[in-house]
Amino acid sequence: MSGRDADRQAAEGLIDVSRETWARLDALIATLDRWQATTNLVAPTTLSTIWTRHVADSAQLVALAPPAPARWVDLGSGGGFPGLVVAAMLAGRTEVHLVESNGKKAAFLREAARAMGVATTVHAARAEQALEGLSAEIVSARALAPLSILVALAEPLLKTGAVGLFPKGREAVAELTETEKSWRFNASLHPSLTDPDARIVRIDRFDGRRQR
Ligand SMILES: C[S@@+](CC[C@H](N)C(=O)[O-])C[C@H]1O[C@@H](n2cnc3c(N)ncnc32)[C@H](O)[C@@H]1O
Repeated sequence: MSGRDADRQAAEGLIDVSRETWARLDALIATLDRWQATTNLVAPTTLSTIWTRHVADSAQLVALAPPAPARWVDLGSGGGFPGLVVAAMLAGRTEVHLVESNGKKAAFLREAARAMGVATTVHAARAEQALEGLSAEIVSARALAPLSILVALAEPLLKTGAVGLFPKGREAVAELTETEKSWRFNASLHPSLTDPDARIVRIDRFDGRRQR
């Protein structure tokens, strides 16, 4: 068995989804493999462990989301993590919006969504511009920026009631402490299924900026 096949099998132990969802995820990875030759969608060193490192790592967010969200917005989606994995898992139930400032990556996201057979809205724009007039139950962002910047970027959605889901590495607690100096919200930290040092920061009951 190749390293990639063994990694997919390991991911099967972490993600409990339907056969149809696996087919959509296979279409995502096949498209990513094709585009990766010309567009740097994920770090090349992570290609052999793409199923655990990126797909399963993204999929675990769905369990932390309120049930049946009508709309999910992912900021800085890059190679589709977590946005397109979420779209595969919640297909037909949740409207997924992907915000990606890099035009080539946004084109990849559109093509991958087509190949997967999922309806998504791709905003080829910076998060600072794309969120005006949008509301959502969930906002996520992975490997985009420190938490304090993510909260500022996601503010238009958080302040109208969205739950924030932000995967973080070993620096999660320090980033959360720093962010709490400027913003009021309720936060919880959740262990990652794919990395013992990582945490997922879940933000709800957002109450805006602290008075100076
Ligand atoms: C390090 S990559 C992470 C991609 C993906 N979320 C992941 O976890 O693999 C960050 C992505 O965010 C995009 N990006 C950076 N700043 C952005 C902004 N202000 N608004 C939207 N996308 C942004 C970059 O083009 C890049 O694709």
